[in-house]
Amino acid sequence: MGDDNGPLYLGFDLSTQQLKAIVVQSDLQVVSDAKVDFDLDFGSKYGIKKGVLVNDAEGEVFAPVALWLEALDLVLQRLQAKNTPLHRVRGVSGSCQQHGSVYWSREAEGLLSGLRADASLVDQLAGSAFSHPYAPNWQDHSTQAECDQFDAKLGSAERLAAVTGSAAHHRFTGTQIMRLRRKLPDMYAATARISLVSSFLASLFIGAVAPMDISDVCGMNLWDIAGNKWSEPLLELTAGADGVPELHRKLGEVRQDGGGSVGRISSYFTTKYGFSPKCEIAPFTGDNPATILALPLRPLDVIVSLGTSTTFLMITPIYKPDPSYHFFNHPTTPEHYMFMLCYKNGGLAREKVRDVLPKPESSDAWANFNKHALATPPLDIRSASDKAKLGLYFYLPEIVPNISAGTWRYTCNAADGSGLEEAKEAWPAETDARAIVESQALSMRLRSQKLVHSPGNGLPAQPRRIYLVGGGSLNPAIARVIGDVLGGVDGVYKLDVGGNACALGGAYKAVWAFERADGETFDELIGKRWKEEGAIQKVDDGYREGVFQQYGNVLGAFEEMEERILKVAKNT
Ligand SMILES: Nc1ncnc2c1ncn2[C@@H]1O[C@H](COP(=O)(O)OP(=O)(O)O)[C@@H](O)[C@H]1O
Ligand SMILES: O=C(CO)[C@@H](O)[C@H](O)COP(=O)(O)O
Repeated sequence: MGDDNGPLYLGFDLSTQQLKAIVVQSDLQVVSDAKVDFDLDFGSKYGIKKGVLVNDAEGEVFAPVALWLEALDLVLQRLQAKNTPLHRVRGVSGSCQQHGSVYWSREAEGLLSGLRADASLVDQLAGSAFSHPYAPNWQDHSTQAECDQFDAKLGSAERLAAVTGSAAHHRFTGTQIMRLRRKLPDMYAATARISLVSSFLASLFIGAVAPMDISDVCGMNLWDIAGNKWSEPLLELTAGADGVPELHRKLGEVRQDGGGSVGRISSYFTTKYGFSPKCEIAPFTGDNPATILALPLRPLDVIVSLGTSTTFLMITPIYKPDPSYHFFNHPTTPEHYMFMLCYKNGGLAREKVRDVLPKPESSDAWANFNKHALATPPLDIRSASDKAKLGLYFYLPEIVPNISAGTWRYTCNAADGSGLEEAKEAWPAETDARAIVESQALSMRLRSQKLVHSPGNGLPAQPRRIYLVGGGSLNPAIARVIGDVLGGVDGVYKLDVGGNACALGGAYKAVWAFERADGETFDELIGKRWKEEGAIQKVDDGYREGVFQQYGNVLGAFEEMEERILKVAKNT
C-alpha cells in the first residue's frame, strides 16, 4: 500500500447510488479505494431505491441527508479496514451529484465545529443541523411552474442560457429552492445556509459551512457566468423582491479558485480516523466537472459518462450557450468551460430494456443485451429495402428533449430519413437493445454537432477520442454502438477506473490543489504525471466509414421524431 512516505490525496464521489473514495499518490498511482452502496448498505433503513425516495404525485425525487452522513463514516471505516495510511493524506477533494441542495439550520455551524469523535456524524448532526431532512435529487421533476418563470424572467430561455449557461431545468437548484420556499415557508425561514451536495460534503470535513464551487454553482440557474456573480433578477425571482439579501446570505460567497484550501480537516476526522491535523480540504465540485479532471482532456475529446445519468462532456475555451445544453465554468481553469448534455434515461433505462430480455444463464447480467445489441445491424437495416428503426426510451421524464415518460418507435427511409412515421407494428424486444443505445448516442451527436469539426484528412466532423466512464463503461457492446454512432477517429477508450472516474477526478484535483506551482494549470500538472498506459484501454475503433454516414443520414429524421413527440408529450 504505497511503501514510500510521500503525501496521499483522497477523492470522494457522492453520487446517486454510492459514495466512493479513492486514494492516490503524488504520481497519480491509486493506492486504495472503498465504497458504500446506498441500497445495499442502508436500503432497508431508509426505504430508498437506487439511492432515492420518490413522491410520484408531485414528481419529487429526494435523498435523506442522514444517509449520506452514515455513508461518510462507513466509507472511512472501510478505508481504515484496508489499512489505508490515512495519516499520510495531505489533501482531500471530491465530486458530488450536481444540483442537489442541503438546508442547514441555525445550529449547524456550532454543531459542525463541535463534532466529537466519540459519536457518529449522523447522531450529532441529523437531529438539528438541518432545517430539512432531505436533499432534492437531480432526477426531481416537480418544478415545471418554476422553470417557466425562470425562462420568462430574463426574457427567454435563450437569454437565461446566455446568462447562466443553461435554460431552466427541473433539477437546477434555483428552481428547487424557489419551489421549496413556496411549499415549506417555515423550513425556508429556518434555513441559515444552503449548500450544494459538493459544498455539503466539504463542510463536513472542515467543520464549517464551506463555500460553493465556481463550476458546480453553474448548475443552479442562479449564477451569472459572464458577470461572475449571483444574478440579482434571478435571486429576486427565487426569493421575492424583499428576500434577495436573505437568499444571498443563505447561499454565501462562491469560491473563485478551484484549487488551494478551504480549510484544515476537522478534529473529528483526525481523532477518529487518524488523519493528520495538517491535512487540508480543497473545494469539492460536481461529479461531471470532476469527471473531466480524471484525465488530460483535449479539445475535440469527448467523455461519455454511463452512470445512473448518462452525460456527454467536452471542454472548450469558447462560451457558446444554447437552451438545449449546458455550459459550466471549468472546475480548475478560468475562462475555460465544460459543455454538457445530461440524460435522466441513462443507466436505469438501459437496465429496463435489458430486463425485458430473458435472464442470461451466465453471471453477466448484460450478456443477452450485449448479444442482441451486437447481432443487430445499425438501425436494424438488414437489406437495401429495409427502413431504419428509431426509438425513444424514456422511463422517466427526460431532460433533453423535455419529453414526458413514454416509449416511441418510428421508422424512416435509410438513405435520407424521409418518410418518418410511427412503426406500424411492434418490433422484437431484442431489437431494442441496440436501438436504445443508438437513440442515446444519436441524441448526443445531434446536440454536439456544432462543437466538433473535422479532425483532418478530409474526415467528417466528429470527436477525436471518446472516453467512456461510469458503470456502463464496462460494457463492450455499448462501446461499440457509441463508436458507430458518434465516430471518434482516434477510437473509443475506457478508463481503467471506469466506475470511479469522478472520485479519481476529485483525487487529482486535490493533488493539483496542493502541489501546483505558482500559476501551474491543472492540465500542465496532471499532463506531466499522467501515464496513458495502465490508465485507459482502447475498447473500440470508433469511426467507421460508411456506418458513421448511415447514422448521419437519419439524424434529421431523429430530430424530427423528437419534435413530433414533443408536440404531444411535453413535460408539464
Ligand atoms: N456491465 C455493465 N453494462 C452496462 N451497464 C452497467 C454495467 N455495469 C454497471 N452498469 C450500470 O452502471 C450504473 C451505475 O453506474 P455508476 O457510475 O457506478 O453510478 P453512479 O451514477 O451512481 O455513480 C448502473 O445503473 C448499472 O446499470
Ligand atoms: O444532473 C446531473 C448533471 O446535470 C447528473 O449527472 C448528476 O450530477 C448525477 O450524476 P450520477 O449520480 O448519475 O453520476
